[in-house]
Amino acid sequence: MAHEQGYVSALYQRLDEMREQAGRRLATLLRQTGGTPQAKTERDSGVALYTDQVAQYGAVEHGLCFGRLDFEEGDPRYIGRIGIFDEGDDHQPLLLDWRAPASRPFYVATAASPDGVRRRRHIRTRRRTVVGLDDEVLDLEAARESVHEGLTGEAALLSALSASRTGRMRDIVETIQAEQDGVIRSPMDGVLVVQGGPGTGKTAVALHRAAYLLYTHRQKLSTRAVLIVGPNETFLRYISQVLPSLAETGVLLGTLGDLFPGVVARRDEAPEAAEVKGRPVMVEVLAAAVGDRQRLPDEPLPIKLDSVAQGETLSLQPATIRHARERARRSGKQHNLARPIFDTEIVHALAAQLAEKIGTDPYADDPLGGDDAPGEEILFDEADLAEIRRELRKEPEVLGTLDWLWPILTPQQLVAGLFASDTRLANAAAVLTEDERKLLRRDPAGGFTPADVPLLDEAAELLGEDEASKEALAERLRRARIEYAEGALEIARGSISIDAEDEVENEVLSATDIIGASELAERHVDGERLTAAQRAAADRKWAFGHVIVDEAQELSPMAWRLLMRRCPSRSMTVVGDVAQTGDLGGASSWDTIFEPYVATRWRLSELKVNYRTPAEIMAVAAEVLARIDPALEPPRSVRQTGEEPWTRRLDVAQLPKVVLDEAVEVGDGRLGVIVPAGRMAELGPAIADAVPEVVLGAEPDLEKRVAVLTVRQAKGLEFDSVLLVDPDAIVAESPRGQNDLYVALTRATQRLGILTAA
Ligand SMILES: Nc1ncnc2c1ncn2[C@@H]1O[C@H](COP(=O)(O)OP(=O)(O)OP(=O)(O)O)[C@@H](O)[C@H]1O
Repeated sequence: MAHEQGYVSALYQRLDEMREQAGRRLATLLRQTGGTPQAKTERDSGVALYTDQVAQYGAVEHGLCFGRLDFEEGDPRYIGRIGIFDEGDDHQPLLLDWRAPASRPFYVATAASPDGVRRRRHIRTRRRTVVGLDDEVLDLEAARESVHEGLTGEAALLSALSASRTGRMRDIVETIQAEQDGVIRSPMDGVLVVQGGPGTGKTAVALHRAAYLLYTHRQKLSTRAVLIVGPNETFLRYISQVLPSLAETGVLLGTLGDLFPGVVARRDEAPEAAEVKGRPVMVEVLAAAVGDRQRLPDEPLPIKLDSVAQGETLSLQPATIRHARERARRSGKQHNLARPIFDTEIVHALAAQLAEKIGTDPYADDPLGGDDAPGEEILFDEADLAEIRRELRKEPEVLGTLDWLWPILTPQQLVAGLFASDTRLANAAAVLTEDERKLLRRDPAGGFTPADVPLLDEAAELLGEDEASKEALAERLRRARIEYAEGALEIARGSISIDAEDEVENEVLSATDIIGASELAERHVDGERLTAAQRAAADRKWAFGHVIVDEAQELSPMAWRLLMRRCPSRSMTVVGDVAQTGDLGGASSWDTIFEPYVATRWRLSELKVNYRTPAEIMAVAAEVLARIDPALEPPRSVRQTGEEPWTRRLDVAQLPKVVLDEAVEVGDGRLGVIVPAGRMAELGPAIADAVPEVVLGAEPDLEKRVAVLTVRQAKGLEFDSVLLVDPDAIVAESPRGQNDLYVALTRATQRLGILTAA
């Protein structure tokens, strides 16, 4: 222990030096102003680099070094969260990044295949102090004695799994298991599907894979960024600490509802409506909705002129409009981009009509016509006609008519406008039944739902970008630059360590005193210095370098279309469990999802060990799984707790007391109370009134001790103890009720109590 403490302390000392050096350089750059454009660009890159470094060195403070490998021959290797090199000794590695190929034996070496490893040591630290060591000697003799054959670092793993939960997911970098390591380090190209039952570490693996890919393909991914899609805000907050603790910040985390920049999709809707919106047929519906906005009146439209040939009225014939519409449609351009073609056709026709009108002398044949009756016909040449067309394009009535016939539309206008009108729905969605159309009908005020987002994206593809959306992008980038600048200044301030020398402190303080965030943002006018993830967040058309989808079974076909557009390279990691699908539009097989995009060219990895749920609880969940599909196999639990799940009759009056008792039982840990969605309004407040530190609502703070949730909210989460209320109602609430029950039963890491309706 003393030896390892010496080594670990030296590593922390080196980390401090690195952090101080980066902080000092950042401060110096922040203070500089002016200079040539090249000097400015270099300065901007420097600010970005040192900002990242200071943040990264701060993030790896906890558990910097956690492992050591001793080989049959050669020096030992220390494994940690980042790589640290000895500047004095020819850059010899002092600490290996866990993602480096040389670290791999730490996760995969076994007694049967030791790969030259003699001993694997887990080093446990609290703050900067070494508090324990777990050694595994990789010889076959030792392997035979192991209780759980096949586990890597068994003692460290079991202690991590039994620890109380905090409401935030932790990284598993110290105890990644061999089957998980295989997924994490799988090549980046193509679609990798990771299917695994509850608690098999799919989410953990997906996040560590993101960190691994960013490390291994740093150059490509730092320009194209990685997108991680999760099911809801609560879940994203639950996992939000994992990547920063692995010193990776270049990732965009979002829900599907976040993927249309400029729209915050938080409106609620019935699951049945979301299901209809997720169907592939919506592509047709939207295309028809666009066509429906390209109007064709039955009667001629009178157009009263105001400046050119004042008082004259032209008549726009349906046949002319039909012809213009055909020309514009046949151009193959998107709706907004085809509008100039439509305009040109109409204006040409109107100009010809006007020329004819003013060119012909109305009194030419008038026998009574005296001197005032001009006899000659006026002839217009091409230049005159062009002038007339220019003038017509300024006429308010002409413009108004064009806007009415072929309106420039934003995706928001198209989608909200469609759902706001029975007539438009009837015109565009004839492929849906009347009941289905009724589900879509709604008031335009109130914003968008997550299921609208793929429709907005589809609409944007059909409509094409107009000037307004370009301006909106510029504005979003400007805001991102200010946020970035605030972050850089915040980090510069944060780099002042408590025992830093005065000199550093003064430099940093003076830098943050003299420059404000918007001023710093102005320096980055080109937006180039924003990280790829920041630029991607503002840009609907961003093509990500890699996309990771968690709880992927819940996504609808329309959602997949959106994601595939964001990932033209089809470099994707998709994790999920088709037995846990709760959304009506979700998937029950992976083939059907990928067939349209990559046919059969996707690879499947399966995770089969459950690290979350103890065997006693899994036995109950397995019965439900057999009801969903007898062919499905539950994952094998890695541990037993000796504590059987209990069942009791639900007495609503007693429920708060039961929750209170269970909260006391879990002590420092977390308790999740899962209730049927239909009974939330009745049970939630009753529990909240009686039990302290309870959270409920749309986005509960999971760091609080007790959370009351629906199954949908609990998906992907875990608690030390779970109380499951009225399981029959959960099953009855949805056509996928058994799947929901399976999810609810597999959220506990220690204890499960079931309260059945009386
Ligand atoms: N190798 C590991 N070392 C330590 N903890 C692990 C390991 N693998 C998984 N875990 C833990 O097991 C729990 C379940 O992991 P995770 O949430 O990633 O599973 P999941 O497969 O996504 O589950 P679900 O499908 O139910 O959402 C987490 O607490 C995770 O930290």
